[in-house]
Amino acid sequence: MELRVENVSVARGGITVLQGVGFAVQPGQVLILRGPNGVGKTTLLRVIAGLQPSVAGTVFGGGDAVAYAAHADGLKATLTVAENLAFWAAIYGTRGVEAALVGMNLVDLRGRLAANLSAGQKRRLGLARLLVTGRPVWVLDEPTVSLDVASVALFGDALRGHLAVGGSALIATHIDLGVAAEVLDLTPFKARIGTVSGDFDAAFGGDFA
Ligand SMILES: Nc1ncnc2c1ncn2[C@@H]1O[C@H](COP(=O)(O)OP(=O)(O)OP(=O)(O)O)[C@@H](O)[C@H]1O
Repeated sequence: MELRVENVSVARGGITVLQGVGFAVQPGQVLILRGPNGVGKTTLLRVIAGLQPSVAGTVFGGGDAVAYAAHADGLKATLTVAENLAFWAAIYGTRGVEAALVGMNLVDLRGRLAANLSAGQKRRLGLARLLVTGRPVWVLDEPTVSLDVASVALFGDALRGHLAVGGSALIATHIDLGVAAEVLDLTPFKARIGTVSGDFDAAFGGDFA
């Protein structure tokens, strides 16, 4: 499924941060989002994943097609590694927990409570969750934070496997994932200072047009 973003503007805290963003990501393709801290990468990814509305523009192929992974790993602390994955497999109606455990090197940790995992192990579990969603479009916010070199390589393998079966990925990252990818720098889409979103405008009486 194609992910297409047309003329999208996004806001955080009532302030528009990016304006007029447009791109498409085809099956089998990775698009890396770049740009300085605070430019709006996280905000744009949240809009594409359907977690918050855009201020303007349209996202095609987002929402239900998307598996989103970000800083909060969405793990259940009181469940084991395997139970966490089984939980997500049940939510998404998929199988493949074993393949996900192998894929992110979690087999030996399968019985450990998520609460007791190290930061990198938690991140590996968060990424293993992607493998059980069965969703075609991965939207990932700094997926390799806390990962050691070997784990980054494992993630690269998982990503290549996802692409090979027609998946795609949109990834905000500052590091080289070792996977062929297009790169989009968001700096040119930075909103003018003082651009205020419609919600904020309405809330403050419309003096901010
Ligand atoms: N809850 C919030 N309320 C108000 N402003 C916010 C909020 N969250 C983020 N912002 C601001 O919105 C802007 C965009 O933030 P965002 O997290 O999307 O940037 P980013 O490009 O992902 O940054 P980084 O590379 O540091 O992760 C930043 O200026 C940030 O300070």
